[in-house]
Amino acid sequence: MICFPNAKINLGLNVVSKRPDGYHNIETIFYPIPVKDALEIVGAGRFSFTQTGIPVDAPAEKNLVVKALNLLKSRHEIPELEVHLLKAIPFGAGLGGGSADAAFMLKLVNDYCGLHIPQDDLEELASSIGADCPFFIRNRPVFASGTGNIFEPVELSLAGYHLCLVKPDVAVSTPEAYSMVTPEAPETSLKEIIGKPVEEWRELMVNDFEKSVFPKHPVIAGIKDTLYEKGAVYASMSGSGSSVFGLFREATDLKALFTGCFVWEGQLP
Ligand SMILES: C[C@](O)(CO)[C@H](O)COP(=O)(O)OP(=O)(O)OC[C@H]1O[C@@H](n2ccc(N)nc2=O)[C@H](O)[C@@H]1O
Ligand SMILES: Nc1ncnc2c1ncn2[C@@H]1O[C@H](COP(=O)(O)OP(=O)(O)OP(=O)(O)O)[C@@H](O)[C@H]1O
Repeated sequence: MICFPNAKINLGLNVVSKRPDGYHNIETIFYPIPVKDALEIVGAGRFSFTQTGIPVDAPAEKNLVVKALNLLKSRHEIPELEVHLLKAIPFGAGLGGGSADAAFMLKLVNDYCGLHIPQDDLEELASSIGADCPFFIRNRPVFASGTGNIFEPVELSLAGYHLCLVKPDVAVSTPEAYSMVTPEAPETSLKEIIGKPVEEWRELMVNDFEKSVFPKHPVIAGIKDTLYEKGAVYASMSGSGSSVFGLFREATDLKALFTGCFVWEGQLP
């Protein structure tokens, strides 16, 4: 069985408060995008994990795909599987790629083994793997609060917009990015802002991580400026970075401007 874990972007991100457990309460819109890995499982005599594409800098047992499988194995009878991950979503990017792989693994094994674990329980399992992970169980646009694990569906479609996604050769550490932000409740809720035309988002919608990440990594700020110069209706860093996305009305061909970067351009479904 095969599936194609996709990335997400954050449309706005407010770091609202610090929690006693060290994590932060946030408010963000998670929006799925069609930048995808491929994840395959095959019934086998014994377990194996192989990985191709962008090399993941973690040993097999630390790969989030294997973590997700082991989590299910600790609760259910799971036959031995050969697992293969083809990595195409850059990591350290704010795109949630590793979390997507883990969430899709939970769903894939749930289906393959007929475990019938309901969505709420899958989300709960996913939240023990990573803050971004539960979103990918439902994988539809949501307003997220809490640590990013409390969801309200939003009526939002960016279908037809052209996305230009750029990840420079810089990785931003998520814990470090959180430690550099001064939490503050937003003046206007993101739920209200995304109800307004996309043309107005530039003036209204912020990613709180940009304030501290941009001075440290000017190259990321420069990518956002370039996307606006080239006509983006809205541009922002995603999550804690380092990727930046632009939404355009017309198809883009901007690869040549971003040498040395991962660039993905395409229309949103
Ligand atoms: C920045 C976002 O990508 C926005 O969607 C997420 O909040 C980060 O999600 P993630 O990478 O899945 O994060 P995790 O792997 O669970 O956590 C990494 C580290 O980020 C910090 N962290 C994460 C999420 C959160 N709401 N508050 C935090 O303070 C914690 O220091 C944690 O140890
Ligand atoms: N399947 C996987 N895909 C990507 N990274 C993985 C995976 N499994 C484990 N990792 C580890 O997680 C690290 C990337 O996590 P990180 O949270 O920075 O990236 P991300 O998946 O892009 O998510 P984020 O949106 O939080 O940036 C990698 O450096 C790697 O060591």
